[in-house]
Amino acid sequence: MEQIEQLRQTLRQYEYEYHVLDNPSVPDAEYDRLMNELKNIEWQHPELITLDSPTQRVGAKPLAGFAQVIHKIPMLSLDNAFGDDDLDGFLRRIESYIHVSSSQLTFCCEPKLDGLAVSILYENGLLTRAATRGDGTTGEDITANIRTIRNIPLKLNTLNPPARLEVRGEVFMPQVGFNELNEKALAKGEKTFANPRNAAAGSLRQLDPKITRQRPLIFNAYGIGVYESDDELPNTQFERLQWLKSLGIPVNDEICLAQGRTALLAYYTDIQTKRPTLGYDIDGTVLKVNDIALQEQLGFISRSPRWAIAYKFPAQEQMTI
Ligand SMILES: NC(=O)n1nc(-c2ccco2)nc1N
Repeated sequence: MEQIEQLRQTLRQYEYEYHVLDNPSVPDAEYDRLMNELKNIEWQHPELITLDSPTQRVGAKPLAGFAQVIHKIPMLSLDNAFGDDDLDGFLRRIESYIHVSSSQLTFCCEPKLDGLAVSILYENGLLTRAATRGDGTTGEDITANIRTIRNIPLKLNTLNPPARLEVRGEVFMPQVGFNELNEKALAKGEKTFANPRNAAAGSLRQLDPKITRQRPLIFNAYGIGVYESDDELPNTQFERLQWLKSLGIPVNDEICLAQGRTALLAYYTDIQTKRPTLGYDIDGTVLKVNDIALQEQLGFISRSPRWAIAYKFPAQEQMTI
């Protein structure tokens, strides 16, 4: 591999260790030194610049507006449960639809991240397009802004990437970063955001990627949309998320499997207990039938999947800032 690609690969590894594993193997100064070395080489040889080079995270100039993106597979919203009886209704509907006792059903349980749902498309392993959920069918092209989010890889960490992989997940802003952003805005007499979700949405809808780049945004994947490859995807939600992780895509650490009603309720309670210590906003849990074949059998009710429910926490009394 020629020197410049070696340099890029090293920088990608360092970015992954720092922003995805939160466990850098070299000091920041070493990362900065190599990044400047790469910038110098590309400055002298612009013809060598590639879309996936670590130097290409920040778009050149502000956009005039956002192009539209049509989601080939709709990004649907989830049906909500607000109490155990809603959960029981969800479980009974599944049982009657596929004639399986819920005590035998395994669910992939995930925290419900309170940010903005996005779709990120990788073609032959390179990040080529990203979009907001929008109304589920039509979203806004926010590729330039998504590329600035440090824990999103510009290139998948695999030697034989799928021809097409659409990763779906949530972009959110941690509470510490949110508070710092608002303090800075106050000090500059600029508008502040009401909550981290609005701050994340506002940061992604910036026309200037240089502004988005300065915002403390994090991405966590929770699903797959379009997929084109000679290889099959894993057969369960949980294994698909592990596979995404193996490609260098960040997945939330609180995701686990639970079988039957009691284990689901235990997960819900466990996450509710952990909630104040997570460092980012969640508004409940998302409980998904783990087996993909069963998901496909269950399908969707108009706009929401029959195979998943968002079990929300009671609305928190508004925090007085
Ligand atoms: N917001 C959030 O964390 N979500 N949202 C889903 C989802 C939405 C539709 C299918 O799955 N899953 C998770 N973890």
